[in-house]
Amino acid sequence: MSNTVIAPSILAADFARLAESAGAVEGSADWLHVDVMDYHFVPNLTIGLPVVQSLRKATTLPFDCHLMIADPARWATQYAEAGAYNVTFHAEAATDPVAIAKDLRKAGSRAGLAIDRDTPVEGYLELLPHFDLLLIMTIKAGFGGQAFIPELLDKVRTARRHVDAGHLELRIEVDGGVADDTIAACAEAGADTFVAGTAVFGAEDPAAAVRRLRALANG
Ligand SMILES: O=C(CO)[C@@H](O)[C@H](O)COP(=O)(O)O
Ligand SMILES: [Fe+2]
Repeated sequence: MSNTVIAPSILAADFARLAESAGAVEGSADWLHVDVMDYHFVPNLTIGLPVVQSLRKATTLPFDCHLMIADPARWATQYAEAGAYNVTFHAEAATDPVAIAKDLRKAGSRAGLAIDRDTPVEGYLELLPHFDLLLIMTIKAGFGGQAFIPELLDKVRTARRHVDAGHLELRIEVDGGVADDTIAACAEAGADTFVAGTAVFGAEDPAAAVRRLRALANG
């Protein structure tokens, strides 16, 4: 059975119809990726805890919450308590990432560490045993619809080598510009988890787009 996870990002959905958009990919997607932005860590504002709490009641899809917020130590566990399956926060915003990971697991979610475009992965490899997921941005965090940056796949290759050598149980997720023409390269580099916003919710048939992405990732 394939290990591939496809996580459509509702950042590219119609914010007045979030429940409908989630429903459109139930049955085809594995997780729903929820981008939380706070106008501080990134120059954009999206959705926060109340929307996550309401949406949690509207879909059966597990939530993959990607916190692009300045103070994850303060807020991250609340997303776990709201029922998120994964809560991923940015390494650049955390003074003690391992402490936050422990709090998240205690609060009932899985813990994810994200690294933005300009952050090298090497400094975080030793922390990975404390995490369930490593999110490697393939754009600069902040906005959907940006062009994929292929050079960033070197970080995926480095992380994959480390994870395999250490037999770590960790998903490697790519986020940003993942689409029909880029997903195979992400999979070849070693990603097993794929966020796609525009490629799914910008498509006429989001469920078909998810199925196509999965087939391309699986080669
Ligand atoms: O975290 C982010 C943006 O910062 C992403 O999750 C975007 O939502 C990806 O959108 P596309 O690049 O797939 O349109
Ligand atoms: Fe994201």
